[in-house]
Amino acid sequence: QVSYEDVLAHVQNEIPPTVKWSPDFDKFPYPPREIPENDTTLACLTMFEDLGFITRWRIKKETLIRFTLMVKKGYRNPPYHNWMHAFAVAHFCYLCIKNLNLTEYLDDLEMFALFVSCLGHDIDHRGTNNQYQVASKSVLAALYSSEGSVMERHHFAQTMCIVNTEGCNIFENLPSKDYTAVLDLVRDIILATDLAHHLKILGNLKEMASEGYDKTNIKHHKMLLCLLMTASDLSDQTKPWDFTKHVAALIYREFFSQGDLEKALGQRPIEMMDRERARIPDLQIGFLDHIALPVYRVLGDIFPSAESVTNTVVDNRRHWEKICALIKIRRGGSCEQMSYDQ
Ligand SMILES: Cc1nc2ccc(C(=O)N[C@]34C[C@H]5C[C@H](C[C@H](C5)C3)C4)cc2n2c(-c3ccccc3Cl)nnc12
Ligand SMILES: [Mg+2]
Ligand SMILES: [Zn+2]
Repeated sequence: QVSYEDVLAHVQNEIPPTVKWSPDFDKFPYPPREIPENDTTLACLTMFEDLGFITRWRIKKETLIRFTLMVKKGYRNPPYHNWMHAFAVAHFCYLCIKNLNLTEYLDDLEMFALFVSCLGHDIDHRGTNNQYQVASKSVLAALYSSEGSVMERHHFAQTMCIVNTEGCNIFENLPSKDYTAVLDLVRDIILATDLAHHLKILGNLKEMASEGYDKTNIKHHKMLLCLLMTASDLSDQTKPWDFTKHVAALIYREFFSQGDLEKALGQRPIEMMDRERARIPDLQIGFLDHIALPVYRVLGDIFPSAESVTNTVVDNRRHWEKICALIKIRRGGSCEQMSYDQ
């Protein structure tokens, strides 16, 4: 466990420069999950510093440390939706700001809100999704199911609790109109992490990409923030195969545990969450084709320098295809066919 004193003592000297973590820390292929968990608080400070947010928004170092430690503490430890996921998501957002020249597309406040939203976007996740909250009649469903996006509303509420905690308000020195605006931005961006919402706006995102991004259009700003948030949330798919494979194992450990809980409630889980029925390579190819690849393709259409990222996702899809082929040879039936046959 890293204490506040440890981190404060460390930055009394100085916040580590990016090269302290790796010469490639600010490049797209760099895998943030290789940083030891105990160093991730400091690495967050490096990102805030390197993005110029500490000066631009007059954030006191002690406040930033307390905020970051409170956010980290706010995460539970399910297999996937834990602090390391949030850290990896924030790192991809950092990479986009550094490599996609986002100052030409978004306002300073929007980029700041996006980065902070990445850190808080899954706070207090229990390893179960929105459908499970409703099915299990959880307290969170009672609170939020009438508005939808149950978990996302909870993640936003938890983030606001931390901002409102004494000594943790990193927005305290913002002019009042920016203060209100940044909280509204964080709310919209965290709510956008509900994949059902993303699927609803995917058509509009493709339209925006084909029309061409218009920096004077506030709707384009909103849509771009949603796209960058989802691209960050799924960014494990943009890393070398070993990381993508490891992350899939974490995700399905979480999904199958939810399936077990649903069975214990006497309900039948969807195939993706049923450890007896799920065919992971098929499901991953479906997820890449219907959710992940369209995100990075639209990103590449708007930002040509993001095309390298899309290529890695396509490469990872090829790995899943190879695994499917191996299963087919061993089982004598096609991968897709097997899953329909069950
Ligand atoms: C690798 C990988 N696979 C994933 C496979 C499936 C789904 C998923 O939620 N599918 C849907 C499919 C339809 C329409 C909606 C609502 C439900 C019904 C469930 C989405 C997510 C996956 N995912 C995420 C991820 C991103 C954001 C939130 C939660 C998660 Cl888990 N991050 N990485 C991955
Ligand atoms: Mg989420
Ligand atoms: Zn997430």
